[in-house]
Amino acid sequence: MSSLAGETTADGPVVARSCRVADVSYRAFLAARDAPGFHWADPDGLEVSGAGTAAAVTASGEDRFATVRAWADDLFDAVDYDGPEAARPRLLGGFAFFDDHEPGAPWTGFPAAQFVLPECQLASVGDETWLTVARAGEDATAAGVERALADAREAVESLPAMRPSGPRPGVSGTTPTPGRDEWTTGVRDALARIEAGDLRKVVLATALRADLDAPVDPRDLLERLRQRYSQCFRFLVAPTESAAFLGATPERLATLRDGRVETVALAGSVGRGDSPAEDARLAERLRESDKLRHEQGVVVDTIARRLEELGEVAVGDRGVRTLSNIQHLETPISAAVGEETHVLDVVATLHPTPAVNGLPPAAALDTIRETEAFERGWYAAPVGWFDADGDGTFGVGLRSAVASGDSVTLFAGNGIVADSDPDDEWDEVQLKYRPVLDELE
Ligand SMILES: C=C(O[C@H]1C=CC=C(C(=O)O)[C@@H]1O)C(=O)O
Repeated sequence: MSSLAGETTADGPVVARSCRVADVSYRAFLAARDAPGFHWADPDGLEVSGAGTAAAVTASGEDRFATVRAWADDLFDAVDYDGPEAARPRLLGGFAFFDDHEPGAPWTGFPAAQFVLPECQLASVGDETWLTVARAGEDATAAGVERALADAREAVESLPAMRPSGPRPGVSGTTPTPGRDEWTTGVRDALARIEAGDLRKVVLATALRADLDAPVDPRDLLERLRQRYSQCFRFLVAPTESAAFLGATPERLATLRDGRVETVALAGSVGRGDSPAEDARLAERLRESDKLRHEQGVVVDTIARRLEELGEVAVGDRGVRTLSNIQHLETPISAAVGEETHVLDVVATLHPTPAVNGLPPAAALDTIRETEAFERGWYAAPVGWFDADGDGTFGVGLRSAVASGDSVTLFAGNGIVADSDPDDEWDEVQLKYRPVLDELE
């Protein structure tokens, strides 16, 4: 597949200035500014919002990770910024699951890759909040950026520290794609491919369109997700005023910081019980099930093998990750990598992991394309941020949805291996809709 040179706005140099501001509602910040808008919050305590475009890139094709990296390296080749680390300029964005993604509804406005250096960034770490204004290109001057920062600061300081999220919009109806019969046929076909030896695992996904009683503000939806899923990575990408991709994913795809990569192999699911004893019983079932251990084990092996291309790998102990409504098997994996490694190199090496694709990768991708009758878009794909040093964090865009006015399309999938039962898999997929659906109903 050919690689398209990305469409870009301004190249470097980047001029950025920052100042500390009082804590302010990121929803009020984003609501007061035009698209594009971004938000990223991780369980480690970093929250970043970005609005407006100082510079941007889009890319598609097999080389899209490299295209974005090459553009970012040029952009950040000359950076005039010496403020605190928390407030440093970041590129925010993500990728579609497939490299040849063509944005059609509900993904209008979401290219196969898009990153933006926001004109205005609000970043909180611990109890400090920083405002950063960035400009890029030959017309970017320190004096101009300092004036813009003073204006932005005045605007931000008039915003409230809290903004109530308002009532849930209510759901008038839902439409699944595929329906249950078609799902059963798809899973049986996948099982036949596994039986024939063409496939070991495939993650089949589903989409659920929820029609709402009232339009939803995606920023409010994200805020409600924060309350129940603070231990997940919460993200919002709104390339235009009319659509936003958002979610609360438990899955870190990669963090690169100071030459160290952190990731996880997360797969295999059971529900939560009604009591601590029931929870523990279900967690035990997760730990003891050969089928689920195999489903997650292939993810561990694949991630570890792929990371060995980049450096020395350490695989931690397998544990159970307990979320509000579901539990998964999880193994932490880390790697010591060379100084020249960029987080996008790690993302390109890992995506898609068998937690969202399968094995062998090409056969799993073919099965997904032939089975799923909807567009994955940015679902199950890398979403996050990186900085001028190539450090950053990406999550896998799970437990996610595209919100557009009074309709929201949710996505969820499940790993199919030998012994999978189409009915059990259907029930597990429904659990994965709950994070977003609960906050709409
Ligand atoms: C594909 C999804 O979950 C992945 C991550 C954890 C558990 C999974 C599973 O049980 O199959 C999936 O691999 C999803 O949430 O849509």
